[in-house]
Formats: sequence, structure tokens, C-alpha cells
Amino acid sequence: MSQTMKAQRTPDRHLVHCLRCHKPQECISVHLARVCMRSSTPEERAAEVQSAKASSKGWVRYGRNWDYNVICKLIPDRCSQANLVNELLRRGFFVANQPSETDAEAPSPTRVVPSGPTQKFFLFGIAALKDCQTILRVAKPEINRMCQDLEMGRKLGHRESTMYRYYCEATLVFAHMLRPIAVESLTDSDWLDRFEHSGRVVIGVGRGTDTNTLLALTQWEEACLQVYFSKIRPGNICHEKPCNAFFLVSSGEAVSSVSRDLKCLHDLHKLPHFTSQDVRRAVGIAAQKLTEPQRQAVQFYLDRGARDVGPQDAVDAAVLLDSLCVTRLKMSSSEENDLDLSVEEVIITRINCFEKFAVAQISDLQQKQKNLEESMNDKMPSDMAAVKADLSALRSRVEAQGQQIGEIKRILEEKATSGPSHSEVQRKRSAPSPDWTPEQKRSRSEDLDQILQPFWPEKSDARERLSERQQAFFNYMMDQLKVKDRRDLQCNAKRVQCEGVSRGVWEEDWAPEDIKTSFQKHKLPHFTSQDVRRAVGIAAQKLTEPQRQAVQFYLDRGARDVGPQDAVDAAVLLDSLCVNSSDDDHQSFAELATAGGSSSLPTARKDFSAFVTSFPISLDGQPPSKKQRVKYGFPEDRTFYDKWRVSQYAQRREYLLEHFKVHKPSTGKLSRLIRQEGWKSNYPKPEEIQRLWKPSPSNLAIESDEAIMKCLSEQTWTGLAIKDFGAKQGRGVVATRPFLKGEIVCDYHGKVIPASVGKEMMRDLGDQAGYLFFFKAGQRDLCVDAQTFPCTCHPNSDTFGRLINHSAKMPNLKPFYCSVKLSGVKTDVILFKALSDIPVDTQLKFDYGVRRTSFRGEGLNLEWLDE
Ligand SMILES: C[S@@+](CC[C@H](N)C(=O)[O-])C[C@H]1O[C@@H](n2cnc3c(N)ncnc32)[C@H](O)[C@@H]1O
Repeated sequence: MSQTMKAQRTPDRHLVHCLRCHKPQECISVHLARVCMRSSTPEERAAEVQSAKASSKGWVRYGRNWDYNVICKLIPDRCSQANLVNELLRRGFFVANQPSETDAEAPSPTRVVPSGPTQKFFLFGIAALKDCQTILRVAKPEINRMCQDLEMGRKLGHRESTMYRYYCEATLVFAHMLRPIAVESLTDSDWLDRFEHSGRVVIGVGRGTDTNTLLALTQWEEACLQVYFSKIRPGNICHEKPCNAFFLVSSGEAVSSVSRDLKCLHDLHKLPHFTSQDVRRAVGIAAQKLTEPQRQAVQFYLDRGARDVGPQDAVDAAVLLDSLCVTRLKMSSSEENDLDLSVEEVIITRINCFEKFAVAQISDLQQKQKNLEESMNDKMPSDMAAVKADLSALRSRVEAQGQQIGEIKRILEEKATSGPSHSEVQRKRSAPSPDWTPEQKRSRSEDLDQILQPFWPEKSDARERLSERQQAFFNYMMDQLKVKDRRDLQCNAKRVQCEGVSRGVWEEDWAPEDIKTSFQKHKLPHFTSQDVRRAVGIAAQKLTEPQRQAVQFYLDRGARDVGPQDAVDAAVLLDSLCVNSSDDDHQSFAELATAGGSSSLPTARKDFSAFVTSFPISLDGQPPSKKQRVKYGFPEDRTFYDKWRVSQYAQRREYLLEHFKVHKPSTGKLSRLIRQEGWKSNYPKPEEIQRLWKPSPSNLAIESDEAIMKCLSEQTWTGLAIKDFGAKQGRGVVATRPFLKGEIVCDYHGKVIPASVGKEMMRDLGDQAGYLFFFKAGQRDLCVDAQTFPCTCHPNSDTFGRLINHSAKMPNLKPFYCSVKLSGVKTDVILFKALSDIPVDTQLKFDYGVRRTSFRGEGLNLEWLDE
């Protein structure tokens, strides 16, 4: 993202509109406490903050923020400015930076908003044709897949077939401007009477009555409707109540409200609402671009609701409507020169697409590296060499990518200052790059190649082979597919390929290998912590006790807080382990078996952890067959097999829940994800996930709060001080300013380590004070180590979280877990939230969650734990 775009967006992002005074606020909670809700209770204010935030989020989503200064730039006339602002406010828009009443001249009531630029300006506020077509574009890939499935004889579930019907209806309303009522009256005989005319399939709607509505479908649309007609509709026909309507609901009756169906489709895809009238209005506006006769033809078609038009009129109108919809031109036509993309648009699309890739890839890699480091101590000897290789490959890749991304960002920033801004590009859409010379265009493309080259080296050859249209298609798909992770990438590669073939963007036999390669390149072998949990013991058997401790020390700390000599020693020892482990895996098992007092290998393996070592549980794996189980020395019954499946089921459940942290997913979304993952059995039902779903302490809210993020990374929490409470309690933390209920006070800062490591540290502590915070993040058991103090990241500052004392009965803070991106890396953090309003000079306390009887044994007699 260019610096300019960032700078333009950032201020708006944090504005929350106060629902009381109707003014945008930078800090709504402070504003309410000081101005609009001075005498209300903190609970009432907190509720108001929530509603204001929700409301602002909704508005922002629909792009309804305006800046008065921008309005002034666009419309120099002051009276028109005032009229426009009034009109925007009346329609529920936000206008920031409005002049105070004394600054502004009161608009004369007799003056009207002039036409021309102002009228054009208004167009931004209503649905543009592009928006109206969004629904068709967004839903199309899925419909295309359903269409293929249906053609291959697969039956769709009730939800999917209903969605398919919605889409067919939407095509007729949003692409052919048919009134919903005309769609309702389409009958099967109309459909059977369809005929071809000038390369389109023309159908007449409402034949047999006075009116005769014709519309001209493209081949894709016709195929889509035909599949509805032949595959879905027959399943709904109810013979007792014969109905010849084309669209039937599952009870066999004609659909009663196409408008409602369309609304459902919008809801399903979380798109802004607009009615078929909005679409027609937008078409009328878009038609201004056409020549006069063309415009009249469209108007004629629209005015009559496609009634009384001949087949040629219908085809002409459909072609013209197509030409108005940029997206349809991009995606539906098979003629290359129909792709009316300006160079700027291509560049912007590619940069956007690139950014998504870059960010997804680097954070994926960093996460992978972190996981590897964390789980290395548990790794099977046989995997050690592979893990080490992965780790060093990952490290160098992360480093290289970091450098590349830095470089690319620099280039993007340079481009942002020299090239056109995104909004300028948007405005140029209707007249594609008239002021760009061929040299400029070439230089832009070269810039782009330079940008993409380091990130996508293997694509450079492919880029030359791809036509502009194919490139645009590819980028479009990447944008649509919202590539999130490696798994999606693989699955999406197939979808990109299928979509491309079905849209005629590339030939069936032209496999875009380069795309696949780029997806597969980053696929790394799967392993889970369960794969390896018990291997530590096995590896350690080979070492002397001091050696084992040295390695453990090194691994526990992820090679971070160790001295150079420790690192060298540990590396040498690790190497020795890896060399041995590759060929004596069985040997070590045998040794282990003997060491454990068992006489034979199979007996030693008869426990579930050995079973999962042999057959790692993964999201995508299959449990071993009976033959495999026996071959590896396990009993042939299904006890372990069933346990394996239960664990996989739990993993999958966790994965699905993890996927939807912010919003509760619909069953549709869940089913889609499950399908995408390719799980055929042993997965939780969408309803179960919905039942289990809980809003995670909004990561998003934390991440979007710049102040909190800054305090998290720089440890600059304010309003806190350390105070000595005497011999009994030691030091503690007091508030030096009031905190409101629900406010984030600080975090429990330290290094996040596996809980098992933390427990070991705790064992060594005896009755000394401990600075370890144990928590669960999904299925991971973790611990914040604030024992090792000062931390390496803030060697010169005291951190507060570790010094907060305990209270079981009167805590005023509550810790909660959340995962946020700090400097681009997903990080597990523990934050403290005020449980009630906290006055100045109060000691902060939270419940450590342990009692005298459950903590380090009663023998220590820690009475204060129960206080
Ligand atoms: C995380 S530290 C808190 C800071 C600690 N007071 C200090 O001076 O470093 C936890 C230790 O503080 C002490 N502590 C915490 N809460 C206490 C309380 N309510 N009463 C007495 N001691 C407490 C215990 O020794 C405990 O092991």
C-alpha cells in the first residue's frame, strides 16, 4: 500500500461517530465521559461506546465518510458545498472537519444544488453499476462450481440449491434489468420456447399475456439457467399442485418474492443492500457514457421493462448493458480486446494482489519458524535433520523475504510519490489513460515487473506468456479468493485453473504450471507437536546427563538467550543426534522398550502416544488401516484408531473455530471452508461450530487500537506505578490515574514459552516468588516467562504485569488472552482489563487462579492465595 493511500485512510479509520452529538470523535470513550455522557454510569458509557463503534463500523464499511475539505476542493461554490453537506447528512453520511456554524455562511434556502459537477458528485453516494454487479461477481465462482457439480450429477443440498436459485434470479434482475415481478412470472414454457438470435439466447417472459418481455442471455447465463431448469427445479416440482413457474421453492410453489431472495443473497455475501430500482437507476446513469442512439436503445429497453421489444432490440440492449458493466467485460467476454483495463488499473490490481501475497507469505513463514523453534525440543530423532534443515531454510527465507519486502515497499513508496494516487486512478476509469504516452505505459509495466520479480521469480517467464487479459483474470481471482494460507493456496490454484478454463481465459490443455508451482513452492511438510512429543526422551537417552541438559537449555530458549559457546556446543550435540537418528530409529525404540522393562518392541508400542508417533494426527491425514496398524506392531482392534479419529476431530474443530475469530460464521461459510479443506468425514458439523463459537476478546479491536499496540510493543503503559507494600506482599502496582471499567490497563509482558518449560522453571523456584503466567491459546499450553528479567526486548525498563499481586476475593483486573500482530508477527499476549472503575492510588490485583490447596502443594502454606 502506498504511503499516500495510508496517509489518506488512517485518520478516518479511527474516527467514531458519537451517536449523541453526531460528531466524529477520535476517542469516543473519553468524549462520552467528558462531554456527552458526563453524568452516566460507566456501564451506560461502555454500552454507548459499543453501539457507536458498531454504528461507525457499519458506516465506514459502506464508504460513507466524507471530508469537508475534499468537498470544498470538488465544489468551489460555497452555497453548493453547504447544500451538499446538508444533503449528505440528511442521507446519513458523515462529514468530518465541518466548519463551525460561525465559519459557514448559511445556505440560502432559495438556492438549489446546481447540476453538473454537484450532480455528478452525488453519484458517489448511490449504488454505481459496478456495485450493483458486485453480487454477481462475488457469487459467481461458487455458482460456477455448483453448476459443474450439478452437470456431473451431484445433488446439491437444500441450502446450495436455494442459493443457486437466488443467483439465477439475480442474473435476470441485475444483469438484464428485469423487474423482480417479471422474474416471478417466468414460466417453464417461456424457457422451452427460447431461441437463438445473433449469438445470444433469447427468452420471452410472460408470453400468453398481453405483454411480451424479451431478454437476451449470454451462453454462460443460459447454461446456468438451464442447469437450474433441468437439475434443481424438477426436484421441487410438486405433482399434487401443478405449477408451471420457472422458479420454484422447495415446497413446489412459485417463488413469491424475488426481491426477498435477492436480499438474502446480499446478506449471504455481506454486501451492501440495493434494490433492483437502484440498479436500473445506476444503469441509466452509466448509460450517459454511450452515444445518443445507444443511450436511447438502453433507455427504451429499461423504460419498457424489456416489454414490446423485438429480439434484435433485446440483443442490442443486452450487448450495450454488457458494455456498461466493466466487470462483465473483463470476465465474461472471450475477445481479448474487450478487456478495457488501463495500465494504471492493472498496476493497482497487481500491487494490491502482491501486497496480499507478500503479507500472507511472510507472516506464514514467520509463524512456521516460530512453531518449528517451539517444537524442536519435542522432535523425533528421525525428524531432527529435516527440522533443522527446514528451520535454517525458513530462517534464510524469512530474512530474504523481509529484505525483499522492505525493498518493494520502498519502490511502492517512490511510486506513490511519483505516480497517480489510487483515487486518481479510480476517477480515470471511464477514460482509460488518455494522458499516458506509450513510453510511460512501458515504463509502468517495467516498474511493475521490477516489483513482482523478487517476490515471484518463477513467474517472470510466465508473465511474458500470459496475455494482459489472463494476467488481469489471475489477479482478479487472487483478489476474489482472499488467499489466506498455504492450504487455501493449493485449493485455490485448482479453482483459478477451472475458472479460467470455464471462462475461456485459457485453454483446457494449457495448465498454468507456473501458478501451481508458485502455490506449491511454499508447502512445507506437515508435522504436529503430537507427532513428536515423546521423542525428546528418546533423543535424550543417547546423551550424557550434562549434554542432555545443555541441549535442553538451548532448545527451551529457542537459541535466543544462550551464549555463543552454548550455541556451538548445542549445535554439535544436535548434529550428533541427527546423524544417529536417521538410521537407528528402530534401534532407539528397542532401547526404549528395554529401558522401560518391556521385553518386546510391539509391547512397548502399545500405547497411544507411540501410536500417534507412528501415525501422526493431522488436519488432513487419514487414520491407519488395520494392515498398517498391525505392521507397526499395534493391536488390530480399533481402540487406537478411534482415539486417533477423536483427536483429529478435535483438531479440526479447533481449526474451524480459529478461522473465525471476529464474526460468528454462518453455516454456509463453515460448509464452504469444510469443503475447501476437502474433509469428507470425521469433521464437526457447522451447527456444532456455531454452538461452540464465542467472540474472542476482539483481537481486531485491540489491533486497531494504535495506543494499545504501541504500549504493547514499547512497554510504555501510563497511569501505573510500582509501590512497595512491605515484607508480606513485596512490591505491587498502583494506579496513578483513574481507569474506567473495561479499559485495558497493561499486559503481562515476557517471553512466551511452552507451558512444559514454564513448569520446569517453576519446580526450581521452591517457595520463591514466581513470575510465570500460564495460559491456553487454542490447543496450545503456553506460559509467559517474566522470570527471566529484564527481558531481552526491553532491557532497560521495568514491566508492570509481572509485579501485579494476587487477590482471589477482590480482584480489580482480569487477564485475557489475545493474538495480535506485533511488527508483522502474530504474537500471543495477555492483557489486563479493569473489572470495575479503578480510582487513583488503588493497588491493582488479579486472581492468579490458584488456591492454597492447588498451588505447589499445601506444604508451602501460602495463605495469601486464598485472600
Ligand atoms: C508475580 S509476583 C508479584 C510481585 C511481587 N510482590 C514482587 O515483589 O515481586 C508474585 C509474588 O508476589 C507475592 N504476592 C502476590 N500477591 C500477594 C498477596 N496478595 N499477598 C502476599 N503476597 C503476594 C507472592 O510472593 C507471589 O509469589
